[in-house]
Amino acid sequence: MFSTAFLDIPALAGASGTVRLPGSKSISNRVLLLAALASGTTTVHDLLDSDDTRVMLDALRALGCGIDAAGSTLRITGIGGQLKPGGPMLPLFLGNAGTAMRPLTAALSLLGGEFELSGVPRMHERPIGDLVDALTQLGCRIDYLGNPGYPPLRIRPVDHGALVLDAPIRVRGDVSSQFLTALLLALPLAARKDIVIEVVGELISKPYIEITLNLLARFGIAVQREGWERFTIPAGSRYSSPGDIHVEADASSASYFIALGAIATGASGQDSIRIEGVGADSIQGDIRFIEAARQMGAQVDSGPNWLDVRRGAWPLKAIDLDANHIPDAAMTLAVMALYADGPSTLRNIASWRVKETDRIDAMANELRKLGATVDSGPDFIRVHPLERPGWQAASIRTYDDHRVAMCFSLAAFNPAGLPVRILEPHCVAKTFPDYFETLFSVAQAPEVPVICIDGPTASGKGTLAAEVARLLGYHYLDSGSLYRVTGLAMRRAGLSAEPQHEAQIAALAAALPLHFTEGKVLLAGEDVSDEIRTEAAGMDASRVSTLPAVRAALLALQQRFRQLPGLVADGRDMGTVIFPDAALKVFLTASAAQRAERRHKQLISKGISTTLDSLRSDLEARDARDSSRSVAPLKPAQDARHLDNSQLSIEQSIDQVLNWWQEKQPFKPA
Ligand SMILES: Nc1ncnc2c1ncn2[C@@H]1O[C@H](COP(=O)(O)OP(=O)(O)OP(=O)(O)O)[C@@H](O)[C@H]1O
Ligand SMILES: Nc1ccn([C@H]2C[C@H](O)[C@@H](COP(=O)(O)O)O2)c(=O)n1
Repeated sequence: MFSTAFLDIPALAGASGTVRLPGSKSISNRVLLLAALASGTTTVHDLLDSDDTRVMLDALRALGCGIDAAGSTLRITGIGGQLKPGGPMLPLFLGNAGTAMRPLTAALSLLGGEFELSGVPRMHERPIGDLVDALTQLGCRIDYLGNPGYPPLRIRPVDHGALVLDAPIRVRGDVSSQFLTALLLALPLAARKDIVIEVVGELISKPYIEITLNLLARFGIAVQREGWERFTIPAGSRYSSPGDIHVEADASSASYFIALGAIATGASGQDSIRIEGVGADSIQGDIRFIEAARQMGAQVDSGPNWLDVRRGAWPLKAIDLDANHIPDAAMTLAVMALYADGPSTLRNIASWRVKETDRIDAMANELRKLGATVDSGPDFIRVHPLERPGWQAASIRTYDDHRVAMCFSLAAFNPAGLPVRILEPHCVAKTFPDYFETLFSVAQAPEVPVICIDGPTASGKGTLAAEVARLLGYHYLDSGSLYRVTGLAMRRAGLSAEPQHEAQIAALAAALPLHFTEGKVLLAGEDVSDEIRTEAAGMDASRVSTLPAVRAALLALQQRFRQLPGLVADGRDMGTVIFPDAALKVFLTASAAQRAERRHKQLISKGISTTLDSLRSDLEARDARDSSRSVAPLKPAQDARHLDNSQLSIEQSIDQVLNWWQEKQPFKPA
């Protein structure tokens, strides 16, 4: 996951390949609650691991469920519909997870304990009054701890004998279908008689109710439905675990990759995006996004648990759609509309206003930043397409809303070749923590940005480059480590850095069984991180690096580090030879005295004793060799910015490089 303050997505030109998507959030949290209320153990396969499922799991653990995770499988032992009596008041924090807050409010109101349910500030702005009213009609005891109608809530123990089960329970269906889902999931706890729920107002997001009914049936509860207005939970209903249950991949998450297939062509101009884990026969309502994507021109094939999407009509065809049945996935259509042949209108989407953020306003604001003309009203949004000259490079605010972050990544396919900056990209953790990594695994960029930091030994290149890479979410190449490992391999093979061994050392370099993992360097699985960091290893590296065949053998390996979303590379010839087209080249220096002192401190802190004088003469000898060799000598690239950090702290050097980088970016302020 990208935990950076922002993520710059370079202009993307194509996409093709296969993605496997994480489990559905809606199915995951429903299954978890049902398994928790059932008796016995349920093994849940392919559960979504995200912020929203984590808060649900924490709550269920606090209620006394046994939870045992192994890879993508989770075993949950339920409480059999009963809490241990006499427990203390339980405070439960539910983040911004509506799929946890609403169903847990209903279930806990009927379970009998005392609870306080709270969430992030936005959760305290998301309405829950209609659900609380329905539960209160029944006899549940729920108080508002802040604003009436909104979390946080205090739930007090209920007297089951006093529950009013004779009259139908009335609940509004036109604000959020989660209120009805919450009642359907929880009311079997009280079903000593038939319980009838009547929906007031036109029920929105019906497909989500279908998921609820489908999963209740898997857990042994056969709800009777009359239209979308009346639901009966039969007397004597009891949750019974199905044993094993599989969670489909998230159909809402699939929307971004369906859109990707519709917008982008592969390198050969005809490849497709294959999505694994969900097919057109999914039980999730958002799978009907496929119909909308087809209407816009996408070619979608499907089989059991897979979809295959490729570009059909281009530009996409504008649509006018009642998107009430796919409220979450429809946000993706709003960005696809930028690539259409006329204005597209999404109607009947008032529920967008009470989601993670006011999504109608959020989408309109951010689409306008890209240059689009957008009209919006209480329950609709109309997006006009953008012509090539109209596109602007924008910093997209994400409003702590995962879907805003994910759907705006599609703007990186703009014909103007502009990058897109996504602020706070970590908000995707709500449902799809590795969204951007998954996108980058199939996307192709004409130009992956590179920042090169070259300079003499101990100037601080590695420290600076690694930190700049971390702050930008870029990959990091420590090219010196490749020469150091080659030097080590040479020693172990009994060779020396002489011309007569050049071909053999180059052959070793070309086939290094090298892996970089968690800051460690592994050679054929052996951790050689410390061994290659000694001064002697540095000297060996400097010697092998003078051999042209060795440098040639390492060229392609270094260039393979250039991957989306970008790369920071440090060494001696990053800017001159390996990445001559890098967008920013820095030549980092410091006085020999300063460098010797820094290296001295560094070695002393590792418990290696040495003298300043010997370090300084070694360092000067290494600089002389690195600068005077015939191939790719250490020298600044012609277009490099020079940074002498003798008098700068590490933080000041980082700030300087980041400032230079920002100066090159086209983004308008957020
Ligand atoms: N601006 C700075 N001010 C003070 N100390 C620094 C600065 N930059 C780096 N250092 C320290 O100097 C030491 C050497 O830095 P680093 O290992 O990053 O250098 P390098 O140029 O990558 O060296 P090499 O080429 O040998 O790999 C480290 O202990 C680091 O913390
Ligand atoms: N791009 C590079 C990187 C390194 N080398 C050589 C020369 C250095 O003395 C040696 C060790 O590098 P360090 O880990 O100290 O950065 O490797 C090179 O020639 N080209």
